[in-house]
Amino acid sequence: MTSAGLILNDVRLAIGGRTLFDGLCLCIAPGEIVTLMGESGSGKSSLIAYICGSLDTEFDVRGSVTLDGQDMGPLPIERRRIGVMFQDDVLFAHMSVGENLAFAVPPGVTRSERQTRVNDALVEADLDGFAARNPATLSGGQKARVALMRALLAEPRAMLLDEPFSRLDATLRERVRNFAFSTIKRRNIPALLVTHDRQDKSDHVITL
Ligand SMILES: Nc1ncnc2c1ncn2[C@@H]1O[C@H](COP(=O)(O)OP(=O)(O)OP(=O)(O)O)[C@@H](O)[C@H]1O
Repeated sequence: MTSAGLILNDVRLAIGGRTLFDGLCLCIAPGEIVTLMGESGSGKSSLIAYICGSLDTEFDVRGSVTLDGQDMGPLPIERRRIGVMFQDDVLFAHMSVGENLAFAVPPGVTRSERQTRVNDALVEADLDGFAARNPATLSGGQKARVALMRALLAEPRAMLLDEPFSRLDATLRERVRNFAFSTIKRRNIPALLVTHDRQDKSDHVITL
């Protein structure tokens, strides 16, 4: 069995003496998108926080997360290189779209290379010419695409998406979802998408 991708092994999360879920095992291969569904309060957002390393210390946790064979347990959030996109992902209001994107490029990249990556991201998101725009002037779908590109410019090894499209209307949601799925697949990284929307179906659906 290959260890590439994102693997959850026998994960249990409990809070305040209440077990949210137990024995969760999941393998997400590179380029695979798995949808996570479940009732409100079942622990979906907590699982996302657990995977990326930001879970409240109040939680009682068992199990492990590995990414490309590396145990994430000992790593702090900034060293896991897991990208996250939330429902209310806000772009920095005091920065232009281009500056928002440039901010995400890892340090150590030359100025011109940074600019090239930002320009490429804008083209990929069909936002060529939007670099100087203030985020407040963008539509919901445009903001969501910038937020996704910003997460991807940080070169994550996996992506976690926590209901990122739920505020968009149905038509736009489908377009942005298709864009997000194809963009993630092009990068060949594993992704976990939390959603309440049955239309968000991807390669696999699991329910908590
Ligand atoms: N920091 C915390 N301290 C105490 N309880 C918490 C904390 N974070 C989450 N919980 C509880 O854990 C349970 C799971 O919450 P979580 O947000 O993971 O659910 P969810 O499945 O994402 O729900 P929703 O679909 O409504 O977003 C809830 O009962 C919530 O109240």
